[in-house]
Amino acid sequence: MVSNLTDKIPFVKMHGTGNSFVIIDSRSANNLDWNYRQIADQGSCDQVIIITMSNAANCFMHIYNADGSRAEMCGNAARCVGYLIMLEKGTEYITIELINNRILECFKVGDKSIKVNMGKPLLKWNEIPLSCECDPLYLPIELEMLKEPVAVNIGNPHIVFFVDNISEIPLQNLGPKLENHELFPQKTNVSIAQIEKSGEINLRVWERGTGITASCGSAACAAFVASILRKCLATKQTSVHLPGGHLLIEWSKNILMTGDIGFL
Ligand SMILES: N[C@@H](CCC[C@H](N)C(=O)O)C(=O)O
Repeated sequence: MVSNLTDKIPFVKMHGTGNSFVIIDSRSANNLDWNYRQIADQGSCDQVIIITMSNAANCFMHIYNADGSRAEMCGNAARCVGYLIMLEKGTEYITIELINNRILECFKVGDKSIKVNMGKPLLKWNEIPLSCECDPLYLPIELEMLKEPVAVNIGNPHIVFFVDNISEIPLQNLGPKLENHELFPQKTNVSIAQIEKSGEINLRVWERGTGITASCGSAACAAFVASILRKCLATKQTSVHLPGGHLLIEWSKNILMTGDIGFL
């Protein structure tokens, strides 16, 4: 699978709708002993992804943010890893195990289009997790023009603010404060969502451990779930538009996310 050797580390560089990854195949060595911050810096990517063997799925996916912190979920990387493993196996379906015990199912639905079954969202305050009991649908957070976000766990923690115009929000300044807000003992990913008359969502994301990103799959899922819970939308699916591309999000029991992947 790995096609290149640079700085003695075998890797491929891929993106899922602009969310960029260095992906290291460590299935033969099962090695997790890497300097993730340095790899992310040199590879200028959003996350470093390590693939190892799994007893419960076709592979195990380990996720590290650009600051070296570990994450429990990465929807866009799952689409990239799913593509690579399906290519290797010559199949159109594989499974990926995550550190939070989730098993993600990946389906090939087009030449470079991959659908992932992300599982069920967690909605209780202690599942997000929050540091004290409060209503995740209207969190008591207010910062400049942002207020009362929804908290959702998609395998990792997210908050979603609804605004009239996402381009007016100074995310670069507000993102770090919200990521590190005292209500989130494990920090949080931060999304700013604008719902169009068509029912589609425009989204900007500040990723925990990474910063502003062109796309975040779990954030797109969180934004759709939050839109339904707050009764801003009443559909089973919608398109989420991010700076790096478009994701189709469906939610009935589980959340399904579909979008393109590519090599960098
Ligand atoms: N880009 C990802 C999420 C990556 C992890 C996130 N920054 C976290 O710390 O939870 C996605 O596509 O879901």
